[in-house]
Amino acid sequence: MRLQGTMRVNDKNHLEIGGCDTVDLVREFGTPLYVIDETMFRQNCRAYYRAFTEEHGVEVIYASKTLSNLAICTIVQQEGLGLDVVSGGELYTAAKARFPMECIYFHGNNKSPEELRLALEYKVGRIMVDNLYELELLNAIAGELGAQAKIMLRLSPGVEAHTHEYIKTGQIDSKFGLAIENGMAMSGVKRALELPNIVLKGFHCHIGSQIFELQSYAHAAEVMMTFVNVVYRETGYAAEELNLGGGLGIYYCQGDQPRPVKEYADIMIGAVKAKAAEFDLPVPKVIVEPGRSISGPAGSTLYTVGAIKDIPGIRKYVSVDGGMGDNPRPALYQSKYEACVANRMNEEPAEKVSIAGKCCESGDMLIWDIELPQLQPGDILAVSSTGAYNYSMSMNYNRLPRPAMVLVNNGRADLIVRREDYADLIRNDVTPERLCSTVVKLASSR
Ligand SMILES: Cc1ncc(COP(=O)(O)O)c(C=O)c1O
Ligand SMILES: N[C@@H](CCCC[NH3+])C(=O)O
Repeated sequence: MRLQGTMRVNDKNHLEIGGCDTVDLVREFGTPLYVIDETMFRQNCRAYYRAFTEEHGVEVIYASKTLSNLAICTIVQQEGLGLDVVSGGELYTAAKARFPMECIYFHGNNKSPEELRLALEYKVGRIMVDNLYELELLNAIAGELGAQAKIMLRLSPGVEAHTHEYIKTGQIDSKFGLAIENGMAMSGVKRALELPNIVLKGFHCHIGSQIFELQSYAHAAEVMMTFVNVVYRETGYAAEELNLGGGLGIYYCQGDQPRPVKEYADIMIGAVKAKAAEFDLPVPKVIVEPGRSISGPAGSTLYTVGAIKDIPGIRKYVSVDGGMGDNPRPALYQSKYEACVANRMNEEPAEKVSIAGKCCESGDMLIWDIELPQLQPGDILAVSSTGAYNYSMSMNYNRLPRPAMVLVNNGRADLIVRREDYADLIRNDVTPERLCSTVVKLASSR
């Protein structure tokens, strides 16, 4: 496993993250355990702030769908970034973390009337309108509340990103956004300009996630600026703002070659400026929405090894005490991960094994065919690059409680999400009174 951020091997041959011995973390907090390297998370925020905000005046908003909780929202705010939320729940979390509402961008392809009302009541910075239905709905709700909704229209630029089918979003055949290609985007602009309670601030696009090909961003920027120009010539409306989404790829395993944030910024902003000059338009205020490239590499998950099943000549399955419940990405996207034996970092790989989760599901496999030192029950397995889309996509399938999360820094570990227990699992279960009375009758008749 490649050591990232503050990871190192200490003199006990244990993996250390943020100055904390992972064996001690397991002793104190149990497994599975999400470990967030605060230094790396902050460094990733700063790399964006430096390359985009300081160099180019771009606003950086962190995509909280990748990893959101009160502590993370607080750190993001301290680092000077805004926030992209995609549901009432993410918005509520940000509000409870006292995130400044004017720095929040509210996304979603099917926001409910209640979510739109909440966004207007909270006075979020921008509502990212995804479709014509939402545009009308928002206008009506804003009218009821006597508010003006500041919006950006999400467009589908028709740019194909080279990534997994389920995580690309910018192509015409997508549930997200108004397509430029078929005229829906232009209809949306004209309607937005007519509606009395809507203030159109600009346009948004997001071409996909886990992208290494920076040219795709330049291409998207060019398509969007061309649209800005067409709109200006046709309606006289000059977009003030252009949000070009997120999606920068990170290192998960050998072969992944993340591009520097600075290069990404320079290529993207270069393309926006070149097009603005070509069309003789003012350069709009640019916004970017990185998620994975901030939170992803800053997270690791610790598991305890349990049952080991060797099928001679076929495969050796090593089961851990988590799996698709805390990391559904391998099951959903065939995502690849690296791992190491955190309590025996000095040992060389000795055998090829496959790491299985504990769900009642054959597809619950975390890693296929990985070379590791010989594993024994009780060993601690660390999986890297799990900071994004792991905790945020976790689930209670098989009624497995979700893991705890600790923030580590400088030898200190703070619990930032407590481990769910069995009582949490039945917290929302309601026994109908009818059944209750039957149960009582049955009990008393025994
Ligand atoms: C609209 C939007 N913005 C930003 C992001 C963040 O993307 P990533 O985590 O790949 O940076 C996503 C997720 O793909 C998204 O859908
Ligand atoms: N959840 C996806 C990314 C989805 C992007 C959301 N727009 C992943 O884990 O890679």
